Amino acid sequence: MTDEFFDDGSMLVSPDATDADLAAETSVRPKRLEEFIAQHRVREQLQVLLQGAVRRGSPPDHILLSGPPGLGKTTLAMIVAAELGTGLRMTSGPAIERSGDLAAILTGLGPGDVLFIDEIHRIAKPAEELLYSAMEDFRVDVIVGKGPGATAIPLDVEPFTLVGATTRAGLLTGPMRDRFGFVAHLDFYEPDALRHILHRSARILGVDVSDDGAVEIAGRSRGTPRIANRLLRRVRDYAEVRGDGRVTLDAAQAALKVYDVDELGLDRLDRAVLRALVTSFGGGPVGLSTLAVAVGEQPDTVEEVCEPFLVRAGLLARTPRGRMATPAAWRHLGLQPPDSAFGAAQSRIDLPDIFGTDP
Ligand SMILES: Nc1ncnc2c1ncn2[C@@H]1O[C@H](COP(=O)(O)OP(=O)(O)OP(=O)(O)O)[C@@H](O)[C@H]1O
Repeated sequence: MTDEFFDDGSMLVSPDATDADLAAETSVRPKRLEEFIAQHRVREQLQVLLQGAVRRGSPPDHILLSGPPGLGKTTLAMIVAAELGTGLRMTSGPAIERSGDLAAILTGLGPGDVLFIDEIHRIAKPAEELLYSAMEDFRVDVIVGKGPGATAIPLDVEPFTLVGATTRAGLLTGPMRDRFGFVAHLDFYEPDALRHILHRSARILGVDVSDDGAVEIAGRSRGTPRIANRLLRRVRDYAEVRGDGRVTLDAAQAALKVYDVDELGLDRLDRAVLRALVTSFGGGPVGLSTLAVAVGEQPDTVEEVCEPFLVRAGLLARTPRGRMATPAAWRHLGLQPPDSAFGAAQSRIDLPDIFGTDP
């Protein structure tokens, strides 16, 4: 691993939560719907759903939240329980290995409780089937014994609301998806929404942040609140050690230079991938494993850590013939894209498959 990785293997601009994030996020996590910034459509729909349920005095439909990591799915699950005034039980798909694990959780729920299952697409098949009857009929059949002597003991479950979160909605089975009455997708945040989130977090953390400082950090946060809050903590450290403690434009720029996060939010590995594509392979197309060798990384790291953002930022294209740098990538590295590079290669490929194939 290259040195932009921290000790725990995470990266400064990775959307995945580190232990440090989880500890720091507790204080800045919005507690109620009105504190949840942006995502207006989802917020309004949830408000109607939850107010209707409170008025009727019965749990709302089950809720599925999809979207990339760090955009607020866990936060929204906590908010749902807070708005309903109910208990919250949290678990995750990979933690539920046997259906018995899930049966124990379900039968332990209080009336109206919210059960949050993160990464619900990773739940084991037998547990998933148990979940169907719990979601639909508030009942589970627990199998006791093995073989011909096995018997199913039906157990009642208190009416509850399942909030499922997934980063891969496409991996959910049809029967599972159909059992959610409310499905919402969280989108990446605009820089201005991140600016608001940064001001709010700074207020809670007691950090003095100027508006241009917040704008600068927001622009480098890859549309992700978790990254914005993490960069704020790093810039605050820098400002306290090297400056007067204020998070200003200058402090943000100087700190993020030290941490190697550029104006678009790319870190050193992202730029290494683009530079290898452009300088060693003339802009591509080049296969993933060749590209990974060129930057001294594992193909998985390049594919899962760097590429999602590079593709979204319009800097890299995944084509059936390999990875390609877009003209914007050349320009981001301060280079002039050759006239023919991207257009010519693109005209030779099947455009509808451009993001779908992984040669
Ligand atoms: N709309 C928002 N307004 C304010 N802060 C937000 C918002 N969305 C997310 N955050 C902040 O970002 C952090 C990360 O959000 P959260 O843990 O809910 O993401 P997630 O989508 O559940 O991620 P993962 O999929 O990795 O579990 C939260 O602690 C919270 O402080």
